[in-house]
Amino acid sequence: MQFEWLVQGGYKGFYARNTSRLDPKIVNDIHKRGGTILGTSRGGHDTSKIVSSIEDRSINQVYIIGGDGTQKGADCIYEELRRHGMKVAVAGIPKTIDNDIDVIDKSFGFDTAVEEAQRAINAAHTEAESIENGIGLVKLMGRYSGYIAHYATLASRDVDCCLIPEVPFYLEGEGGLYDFVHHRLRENGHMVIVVAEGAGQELMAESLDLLNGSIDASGNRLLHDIGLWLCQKLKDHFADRKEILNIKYIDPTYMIRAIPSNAADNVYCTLLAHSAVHGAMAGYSGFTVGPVNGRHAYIPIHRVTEKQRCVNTSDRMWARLLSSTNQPGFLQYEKVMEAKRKKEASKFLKISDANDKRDSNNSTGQNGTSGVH
Ligand SMILES: Nc1ncnc2c1ncn2[C@@H]1O[C@H](COP(=O)(O)OP(=O)(O)OP(=O)(O)O)[C@@H](O)[C@H]1O
Ligand SMILES: O=P(O)(O)OC[C@H]1O[C@](O)(CO)[C@@H](O)[C@@H]1O
Repeated sequence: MQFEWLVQGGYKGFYARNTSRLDPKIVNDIHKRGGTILGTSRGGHDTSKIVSSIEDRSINQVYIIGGDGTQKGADCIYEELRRHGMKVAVAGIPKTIDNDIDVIDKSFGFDTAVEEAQRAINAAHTEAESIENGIGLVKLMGRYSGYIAHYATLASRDVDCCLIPEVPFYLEGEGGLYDFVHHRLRENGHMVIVVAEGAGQELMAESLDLLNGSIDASGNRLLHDIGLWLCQKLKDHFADRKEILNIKYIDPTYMIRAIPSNAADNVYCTLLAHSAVHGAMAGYSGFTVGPVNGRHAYIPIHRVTEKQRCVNTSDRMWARLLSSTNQPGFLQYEKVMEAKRKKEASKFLKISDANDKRDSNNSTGQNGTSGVH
């Protein structure tokens, strides 16, 4: 191999002439550092400019590291190179703390994020049990998939309720979050709630009458802050009932992403790198590397990017969480809302019946006929 380039600043680094030569000294200790020496960005994927840059530099192997969006970008590059008849190996390496990349067992960075989240949850638990009616509320990353919150909850065992984007929850009424909080505080005097940043977005939008959220440069939904909103809703609810509540809110979102990868992820990263280079050297292209049922494989990128992986709330791992937290299933949301609508309708009917009766009584009195009252 002649030499390798480092393309910096994400996809636009290909054509923003933002590249540097890869020298082994530069990567010597990157496994001990957080973040990325390449630099990253959102948006900026101009396929034709990227392919022209690959051609200009006579690059014949491209290793692309990132989440599901990055892998989609890699597939666009692979397909464009094929259309140009260019023999370039394109290898995707899955990296995101969200673990939302389909087909592979898990993504690089996920284990580290779950491990780091323990520190925040432990702090929340310590704070909550140190004060009357204490709630430790922790917001974790996971814009569409709640895997970090799910596995951090299972690992911690100190979490009373885990809220993820895949399970729409509601606050009021039977089976709602308020009921559960009162029950748990009466039972234990304190509790910990873990909420993924992508949870409850519809509920918030409905309650704050927010327009549909805007998107970032890559087209990802920009989220409303569910952590602060939930804190305020709980505070208002308890204040209305003149009951004591002490919420300790912890938002470690970037902390769990910025730390150096742990030992398990370091080993995993090495396997991904070896697998990607072996695949490219063997002449494969258009593949994402990763373990499938424990065995490292080359998966066509378009298969990996067909859909984003979300928590399967009907599988055993979610059931294990529910049995560990004993939280509400929040599954009757539609039924509860239907019951609420019916209750309001019957209340309205009662009021209108009463009005009709009163009016008819009044009219009977006025016509002089007596009635038994
Ligand atoms: N469908 C697509 N086609 C081409 N490029 C894409 C596509 N989706 C995303 N990209 C590009 O891939 C890059 C990374 O995408 P994105 O910002 O969504 O992050 P990601 O790879 O999904 O990582 P994470 O989930 O960790 O944020 C961006 O430059 C974005 O423009
Ligand atoms: O750095 P940004 O653009 O705020 O990205 C935050 C998003 O990136 C992720 O951490 C995935 O890498 C998501 O969990 C989170 O919503």
